[in-house]
Amino acid sequence: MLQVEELSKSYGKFLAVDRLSFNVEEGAIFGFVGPNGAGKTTTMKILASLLRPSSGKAWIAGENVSQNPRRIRQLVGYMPDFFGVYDDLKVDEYLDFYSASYRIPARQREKIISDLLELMDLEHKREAYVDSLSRGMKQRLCLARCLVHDPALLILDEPASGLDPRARVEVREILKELKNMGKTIIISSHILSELTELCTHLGIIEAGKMVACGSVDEIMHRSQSAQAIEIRVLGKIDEALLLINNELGYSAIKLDEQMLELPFNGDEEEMNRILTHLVQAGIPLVSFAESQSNLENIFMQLTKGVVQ
Ligand SMILES: Nc1ncnc2c1ncn2[C@@H]1O[C@H](COP(=O)(O)OP(=O)(O)OP(=O)(O)O)[C@@H](O)[C@H]1O
Repeated sequence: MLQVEELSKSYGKFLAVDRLSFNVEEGAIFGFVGPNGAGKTTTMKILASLLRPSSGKAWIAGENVSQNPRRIRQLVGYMPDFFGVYDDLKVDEYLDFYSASYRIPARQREKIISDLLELMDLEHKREAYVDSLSRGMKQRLCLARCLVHDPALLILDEPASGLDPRARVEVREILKELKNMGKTIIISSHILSELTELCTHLGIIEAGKMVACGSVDEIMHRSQSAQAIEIRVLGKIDEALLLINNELGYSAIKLDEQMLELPFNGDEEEMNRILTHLVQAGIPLVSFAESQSNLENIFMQLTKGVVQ
């Protein structure tokens, strides 16, 4: 669906995007992750044909992004990181305005708007003024706006930023539904853990360069020491630590009086071996699981250039 080849963008002497190359397959949800200022927005604007690259090329569904912006705007639904809403428009008028700007005939617009409001769970707000909506609702309305012309590719710049946890989950569920409807999605965030559950693929960018790119599993396994097992016990924590480090040869650390963290890069059989040892040694276990925090560790490692 998308091919990016050696894409660069300079602002004056400053190189914001530095020879970026990656592909996104049809039907994928591609998470574009990087710290603030990494070049995500710049890249996304180029792909949405809103900014010209300094060099390099990109194709969406075979169309060159710089050469055919009209066609690209039909193919792409772009949601910017900051968007204004008109305070004197109602929700349905707002979507009608955007549908009209895509030259969708008036007789088709009503059905499109109803379908989108249903998808975004905003039917009850059809008559409300856009300005009166909550931030989560505005975000969903903006997502609806990107969909009026039924684009094949969605480019969403931090769609969950500034949302509370419930609203984030709602956005995530909508994106899953859009994937099931056959859309390809590129979504940016500076929080890796926000994307791993949703995305099929990840691209991690820092200072304009791609530092890691691939399926979520590939990225997770690429950074060896970033993975960990967290072990929670009711007691005998020092005994457990000695057993893991001296008998099994690991370098676990004690996080507190009940919790151990064990850097780990093994498979499930090896996890089972450690667990069995602990149980047989009579360690009163409460939980034994791969650590969620390792996602952030991977991100921190990758964006420090530790893993290339
Ligand atoms: N119009 C511009 N003129 C000059 N520099 C710019 C311009 N737009 C972006 N930059 C710079 O380019 C770099 C990349 O910015 P960009 O907005 O693409 O990053 P980002 O990864 O989207 O960051 P964030 O997560 O903060 O939105 C930053 O250092 C930014 O200051």
